[in-house]
Amino acid sequence: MPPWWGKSSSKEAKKKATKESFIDTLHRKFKSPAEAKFPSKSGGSRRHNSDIASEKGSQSQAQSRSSSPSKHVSRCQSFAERAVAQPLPLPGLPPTGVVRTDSGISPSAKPKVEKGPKPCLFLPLPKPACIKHKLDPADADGELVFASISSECSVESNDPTDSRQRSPLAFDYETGERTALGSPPRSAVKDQSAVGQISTKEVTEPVNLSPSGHVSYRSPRRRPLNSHLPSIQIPSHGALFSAPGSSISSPSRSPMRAAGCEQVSSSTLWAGKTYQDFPLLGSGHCSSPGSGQNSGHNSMGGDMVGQLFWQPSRGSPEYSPIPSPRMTSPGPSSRIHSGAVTPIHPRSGGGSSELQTSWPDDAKPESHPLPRPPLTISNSSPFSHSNSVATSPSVPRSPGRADNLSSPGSRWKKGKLLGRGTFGHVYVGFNSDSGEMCAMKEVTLFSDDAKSKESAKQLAQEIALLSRLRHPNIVQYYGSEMVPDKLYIYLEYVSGGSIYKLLQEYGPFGETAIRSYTQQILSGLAYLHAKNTVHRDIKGANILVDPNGRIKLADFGMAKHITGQSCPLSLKGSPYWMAPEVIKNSSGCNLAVDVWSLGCTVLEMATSKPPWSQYEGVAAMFKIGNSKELPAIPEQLSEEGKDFVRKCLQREPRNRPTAAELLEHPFVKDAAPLEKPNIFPASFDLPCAAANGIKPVGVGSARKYPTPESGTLAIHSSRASKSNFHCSDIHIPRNISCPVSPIGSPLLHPRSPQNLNGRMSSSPISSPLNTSGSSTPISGGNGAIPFRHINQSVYLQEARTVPNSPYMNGSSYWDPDVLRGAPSGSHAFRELASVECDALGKQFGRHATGELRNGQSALANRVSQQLLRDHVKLISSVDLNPSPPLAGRTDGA
Ligand SMILES: Nc1ncnc2c1ncn2[C@@H]1O[C@H](COP(=O)(O)OP(=O)(O)OP(=O)(O)O)[C@@H](O)[C@H]1O
Repeated sequence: MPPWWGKSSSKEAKKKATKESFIDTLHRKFKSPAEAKFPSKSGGSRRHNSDIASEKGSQSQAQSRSSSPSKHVSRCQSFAERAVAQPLPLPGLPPTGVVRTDSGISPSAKPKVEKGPKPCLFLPLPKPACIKHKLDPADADGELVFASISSECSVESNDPTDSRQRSPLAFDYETGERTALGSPPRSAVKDQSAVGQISTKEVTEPVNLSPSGHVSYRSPRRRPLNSHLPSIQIPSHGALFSAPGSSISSPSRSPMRAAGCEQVSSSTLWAGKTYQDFPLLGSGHCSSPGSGQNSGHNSMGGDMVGQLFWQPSRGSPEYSPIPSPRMTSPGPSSRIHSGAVTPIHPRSGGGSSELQTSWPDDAKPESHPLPRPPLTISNSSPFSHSNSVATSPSVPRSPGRADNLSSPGSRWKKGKLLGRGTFGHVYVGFNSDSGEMCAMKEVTLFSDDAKSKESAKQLAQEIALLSRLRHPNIVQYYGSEMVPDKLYIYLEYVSGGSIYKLLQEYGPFGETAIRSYTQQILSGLAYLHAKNTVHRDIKGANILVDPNGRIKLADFGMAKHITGQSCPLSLKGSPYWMAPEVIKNSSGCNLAVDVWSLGCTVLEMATSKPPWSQYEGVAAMFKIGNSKELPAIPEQLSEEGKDFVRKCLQREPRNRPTAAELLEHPFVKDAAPLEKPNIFPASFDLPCAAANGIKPVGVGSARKYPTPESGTLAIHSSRASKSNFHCSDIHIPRNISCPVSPIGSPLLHPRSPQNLNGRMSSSPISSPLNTSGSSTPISGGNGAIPFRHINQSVYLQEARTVPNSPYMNGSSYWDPDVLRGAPSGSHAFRELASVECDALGKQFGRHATGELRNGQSALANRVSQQLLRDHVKLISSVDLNPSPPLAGRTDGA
């Protein structure tokens, strides 16, 4: 155990005693009327308390760092001033790009780990031997234990220590782009040794070797639940209670998982009321204060106060008190949760075969299975056993299934761990047939637990919401599916990591990058707000960046559709990014809370820290909520930038400009595109580029698009105003390029290389890479196949259905009844398909606007027709008996 551990713990204990009364006071103060009225919802927050304390957010900068002996572990110094050491591969290091050390554990950083069974530790993709081993039921327990390696196991550069040694990328502070580097920075070598030592220490400390030979990081969570989670105290109200690390999402439980390195740690909530021992299971709490992997752990929903003081797991390297002994520092995971926690279930050690069927109807997440071979379609709901990929031998395509290896139809394999969230773990998914990747969020659910049901509702809400979002700056939802005790949510894979992580690794961004990122965030927000949907957790950790500098809003676990002028405020969000009205509960929750958070995020990008990071969580909240002060705006920011921030940080929400209006702000209006030139031939790029009126622009080479038509197609919000906002004013980022990653649900937008040329395949998912000969998105296919999506403008059409003001309601698209009554499975899909077809048809065909060129309209017609055909096929090929209605969208507030 690190020498500083005990000190930190005792420190926390002392603080706990002194703060409890204070917390109680706050608890009462902040308890929303709704929550007080419905104590049943109080179960705790969906998000884990880990939030505050931890995260990466450990802002507690100077003090925290000074008290931390591990000050070299930069990843844990969330908001601390840090040297901008650039990680570069050392000469002689193994070619990490070839060696699949995707566990994220840098060989040099974690030498002792290497002594374990290397195949399972460092190979993200399953190897027969490893899989076979993992399939051994006898290893079940060991596997669960095995799941507790920290986030440092993540390869995805979430671990700065890892990146220091292995990352071949460099981050351009000014442009926000990542580029491959050929030589290491001068500071890299120096950093490595220290980091390596610390990492080794941290990692090896709790290590045990399981009987199976797996390196196990025995987390307290894996001990008998009742004895190791004594008197867990959770807020008396709020949504679900987030639990620390998830045994359920232990990668080792997945047959296909070869090298899951997860951290399972226990955390204890303390504040507010004391609850009985409560078995917790979750994945989000394992978030490290310094880990960019866990974006949401700092967030909170429900009773945030109880989560402002969170004790990190001892067994978790990620929860090292290094970043902030006070454990109240903000960070990407410092969110007050609303629910989503999958409580540890007595049966956590094994899946329940009855799970899906025993779910309450209103708790079934809407599932959007990925394409499957035609013969595997059965007349059943995706939630039914008969259609379960895990139970149906004809559908051997469950992610993580060992038999995927033997089935051409099952090619989505779970790879390396990308990060952990409250709901579960996020892995890279790889399709062996198509060569595609996606992000797989794995969530373990249990059917007979009230909190699990609540979690399921939350997930259903998130899925329902995500499945209806389609925007270049919003992470795309592909689909979801259930296996006996797990829900897999497939998302667009954004390999660059979060803004938070980039800040941790590379320091503050230059203004060019900030402008570009801000513009793109605004674009996503404008789209979202046009749908009367508020994200409620905008912050660096929830904003992903692809290698080209494309921004993707992510983590919609707290998003909410506003059905009225405003919705009841609930204390959700991340304290340091939280708008005053949320803290004060002074006015209805509206879209403006995201604008406030955006202002905080701009400051975060400029300084690596959110505003008020010098204060601990509660103090910061008081500062935000009760003072008249504005956070310091860094001098280095241009006057335009400062003005932008000031506009966002208007304490009176009504004084804040809308996202659409802000797109016209000089700070972002002429933001330079960051994307690299499109390497594809012009013919490849034509459909997409034409659709957007965009030609590839070199990185930082131009601030204006060179094509005359770009101006006509880049729709701005110049006419937008609160009183006269029109959805067509939604800004299309001018730096849009055809994403390489697939868009939308593959069910709806199967991708084919043919589509790259603007021609729709007779089989939307047909592809040279497709070996299954599938013909329809749902009736066949191996999964998502890349295609250059033509629907980058679809969101415009969708937006037309929304009211004239982003602060108004009435979007038929978002009719709550649609969601509430949306049956899961095929019906839901049909509905979605219908919406898509309609949108596309209107967008490109029937209501093609002058903004689209004739060729594009023709293409659009083909696309629309194809989708309509697919829609018909779908209806005829899938279960026409609607399953029980999808869970009504929970209020979430
Ligand atoms: N589409 C994606 N591409 C790449 N990485 C991702 C993607 N989605 C999530 N991640 C990674 O996984 C981590 C956890 O994901 P996410 O935050 O969505 O989970 P969650 O359960 O919603 O967590 P929380 O809501 O508590 O923040 C993120 O911090 C991020 O690093």
